[in-house]
Amino acid sequence: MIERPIPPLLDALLDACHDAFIAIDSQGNVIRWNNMATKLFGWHPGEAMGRPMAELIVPEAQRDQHERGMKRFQETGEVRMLNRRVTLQARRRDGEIFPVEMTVSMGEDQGRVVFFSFLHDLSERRRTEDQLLEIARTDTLTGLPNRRHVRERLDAAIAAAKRRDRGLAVLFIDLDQFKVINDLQGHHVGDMVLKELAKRLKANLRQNDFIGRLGGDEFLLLMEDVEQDKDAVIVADKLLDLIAEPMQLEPGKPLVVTASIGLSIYQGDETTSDILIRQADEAMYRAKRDGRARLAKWHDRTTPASVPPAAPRAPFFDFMEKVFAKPQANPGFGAREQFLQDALRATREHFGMDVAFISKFEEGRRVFEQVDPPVNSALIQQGNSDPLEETFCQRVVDGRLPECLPDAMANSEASSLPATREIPVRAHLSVPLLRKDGSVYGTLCCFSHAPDMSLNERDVDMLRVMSVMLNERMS
Ligand SMILES: Nc1nc2c(ncn2[C@@H]2O[C@H](COP(=O)(O)OP(=O)(O)OP(=O)(O)O)[C@@H](O)[C@H]2O)c(=O)[nH]1
Repeated sequence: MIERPIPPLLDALLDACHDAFIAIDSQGNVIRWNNMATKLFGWHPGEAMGRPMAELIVPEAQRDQHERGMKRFQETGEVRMLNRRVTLQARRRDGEIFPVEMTVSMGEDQGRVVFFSFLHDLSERRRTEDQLLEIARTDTLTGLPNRRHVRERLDAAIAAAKRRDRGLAVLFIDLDQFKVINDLQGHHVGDMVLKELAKRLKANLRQNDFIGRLGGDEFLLLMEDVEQDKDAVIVADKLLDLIAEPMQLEPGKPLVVTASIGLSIYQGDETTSDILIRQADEAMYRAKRDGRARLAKWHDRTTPASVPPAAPRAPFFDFMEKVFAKPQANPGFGAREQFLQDALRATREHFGMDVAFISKFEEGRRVFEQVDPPVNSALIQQGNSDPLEETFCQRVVDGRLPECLPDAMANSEASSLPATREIPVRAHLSVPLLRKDGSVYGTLCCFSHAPDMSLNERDVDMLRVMSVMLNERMS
């Protein structure tokens, strides 16, 4: 059949075939090469005929194996791949390696053995499979790897940690009071928060980190080659700050979101991905119980002394919810006053301050719109008689005083103000209140008579969010 001219019908049939057809003799040299073989591999029949097939289509990495198979046949007559569909890599003329499905059959021609094979290009199918797999492993909202992908990656990381005797850490990240964002600002804002968070986390990944979304407001960060717990703690602390940076999702509406993080560390042989995730999840819940916006380590459970004491401050969103989740009262004067009073009380309690107030700037003077506690006559008398220039509020707006001052008495600018000395003000937080056009019309402030060294910029961000929401509700 092979060395005689092929009858035109058979010739036509093979050339019409959608798969490549290659026949070789018992030495491995090509004795038939159809049109599809030319299309698939790039060699014309004139170039292919008589040459070893291995040179034309077998990738270099597989040539030894191919040669061994041919040799085995020549010595023993055994052919392992016969009449089976096998998937293997092939090589095009330009060097590209691609997957094919191949079936090999054996025949006889004039007393000599010939092998013939059909080869089907799997590249397109593989691409589609890869795309489907990618879709199945990706979270559609954030584009991050989803729970399934995280699990696969964690399994692989545990196997590698075992093999190489290296460390592995898992951070379980859960947003705080995310439901409140959905409830107060709408699901679309919640979605934007999740996307912005994913963007931040991705942008801050280190080479050996892997981040995925487990679902809802839960994310998991996997850190390979972590040698000491403290390395993971440093990363977690950075993440807490990164997440809490105000988000500008809609113009003029900064939003502060915090997260609780649980850390678990690969402990050796028996650890599985289920165990690591469960431990990190348990630690995360402890972080929630301890006041949210913090890290808890799973392995600290047995050493309670090393767990940091619970922060006295209530979680930010509890505080926001207290103020804004109530049904909106009628916009009558009394209702407005009551709302402001409630908002100031919640602010004062949240930051652990003695007084909270809204002051307005009118014709060079400061006028109190509202003060909590409501009867604070010293402050009201003192404040209302101050020329604006001499007030703490105006100096914050001018930038002469910072918005966060843990101890006003330790600051010469602040302590030189008569009001600061007379009232007497120590810890102080203050943010400007802005009209829609961006001009300042007053401030939202709170202070205590005792210093509070734990006040920081994050508190200012939260107060600023509070001021924006107050503006929205009141305008
Ligand atoms: N916008 C949005 N919300 C989601 C999505 N998936 C889950 N959620 C919501 O996320 C919220 C998750 O709330 P929880 O984790 O139970 O509780 P939390 O309000 O975050 O409170 P703590 O975790 O206790 O701090 C629920 O209200 C879900 O409806 C999503 O894809 N988009």
